[in-house]
Amino acid sequence: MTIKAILTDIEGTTTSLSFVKDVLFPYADQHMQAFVVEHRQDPAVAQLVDDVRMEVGTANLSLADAIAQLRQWIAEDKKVTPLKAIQGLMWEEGYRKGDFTGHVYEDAVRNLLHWHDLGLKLYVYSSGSVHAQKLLFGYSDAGDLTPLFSGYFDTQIGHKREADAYRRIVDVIGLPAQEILFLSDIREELDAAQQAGLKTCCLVRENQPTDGLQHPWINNFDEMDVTAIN
Ligand SMILES: CSCCC(=O)C(=O)COP(=O)(O)O
Ligand SMILES: [Mg+2]
Repeated sequence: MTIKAILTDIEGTTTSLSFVKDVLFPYADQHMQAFVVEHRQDPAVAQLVDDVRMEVGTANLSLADAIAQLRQWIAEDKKVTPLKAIQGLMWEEGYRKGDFTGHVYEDAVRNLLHWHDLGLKLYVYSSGSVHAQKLLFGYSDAGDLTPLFSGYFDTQIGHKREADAYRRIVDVIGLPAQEILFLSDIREELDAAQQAGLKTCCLVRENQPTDGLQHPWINNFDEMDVTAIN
């Protein structure tokens, strides 16, 4: 078997678009104002608000304007690192209170378990923060899936549409790039991973439109035979 590790995207790959867009993002939007105001003195939150100021290039941006900017980024689905970090902190409360559980497709759960049993190393790469990734899999519909994963990557290592991000991930994983399979629903991410030398496979979930079909593609994880990839 050539493939020794699988690196997976979350939204649109292990997890439905709808869970992210209709559950997680609205939760963050509704709670943003109260959360940032309540936690503005916490060093982590204060730093993230400063990161928002840096991102927009306005050092004296008021707290109210920073909150408005964060909510605007949610509306535009911007993958901005300080937004993703704050969302992770906010979702923790939602998961802990049982307001929602992390959606993971049944075929994804089944095959992640199978691949782990085969001895493959499993990694996650999402625009959602590492904290948010661990929460989603830790509080998943199928229980705690975090023991399956050997590592997590977010935009701190680079953006998902840039080949250099995958080169850095390959260095961290410590395997040759061609022994790592990247799964995603987004063509630009697959193209970037391919440029870095990884094997790629496009997920076409629930007939969502994609232009990633120039990569090998599947509708769900049951259709993947990792032992046949060379
Ligand atoms: C990690 S849970 C929330 C997912 C998220 O915030 C997001 O932006 C999804 O991005 P992905 O890279 O997983 O498509
Ligand atoms: Mg995705």
